[in-house]
Amino acid sequence: MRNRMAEYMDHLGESGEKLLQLTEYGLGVPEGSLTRLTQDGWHHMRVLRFPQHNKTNGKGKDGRGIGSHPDYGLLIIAAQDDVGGLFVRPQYKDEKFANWKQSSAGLKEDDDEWVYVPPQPGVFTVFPGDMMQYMTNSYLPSTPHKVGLNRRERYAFAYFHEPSFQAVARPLPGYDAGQEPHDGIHYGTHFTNMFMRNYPTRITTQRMLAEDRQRKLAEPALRTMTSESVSEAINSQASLSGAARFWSEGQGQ
Ligand SMILES: O=C(O)CCC(=O)C(=O)O
Ligand SMILES: [Fe+2]
Repeated sequence: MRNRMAEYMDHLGESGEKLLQLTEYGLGVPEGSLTRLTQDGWHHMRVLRFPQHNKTNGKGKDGRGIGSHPDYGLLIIAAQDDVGGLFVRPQYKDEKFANWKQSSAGLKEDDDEWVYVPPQPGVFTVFPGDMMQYMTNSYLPSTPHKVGLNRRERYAFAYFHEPSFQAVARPLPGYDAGQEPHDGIHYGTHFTNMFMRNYPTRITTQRMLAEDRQRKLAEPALRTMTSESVSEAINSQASLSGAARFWSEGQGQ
């Protein structure tokens, strides 16, 4: 079973890298602008079971599985069984929430714009997370989503394709509009903040508070993947024509 999960994660990791390469190409940014960050990526998976409920809805607290939230990294690749319960909501044009500044959890929970994601065999749901929103200046906004309980028990795998814990994300070339914070977002800090915010009573959170983990995260040793090292690496060997090459090779497979 362990091997199966490790294999599944490996496959998702490969898909995540391909999707990032295609995203680089689509955005017109140098090859490696995104994938440099995912070397030693903090990829992880949530294996979820939602209990059955006497009624189903995508609104309100009754029948709520997970309240509305964006996720925090680059890409979410989600698989679900045939039961259904996932809803996504496109961000409004003028809606520029910044989940790294202030929690967007629970935002517009009862809005009319939620779209049900019908389960389809063999189909994954993919959407961008907070780091992608920041790096593209909201061109690819972090997608709010939520899960409603259903009349049957539901299983889902939510895979998170993430930067390295040590990475400091910066706006991508051509998407730098002076968005805040100006000195980038340290992924490990954002991830830790999200964890502590979402699980305030967990023993891990208590331990992190007791040891002043936030201060430790600010140490240079935990910020080894800076934008300079990323852009240097890109300049030394990658180019847009490389991205085009990847694309044409991909077509032939
Ligand atoms: O159940 C799902 O389909 C998605 C779960 C989710 O949003 C999460 O774990 O963050
Ligand atoms: Fe999520």
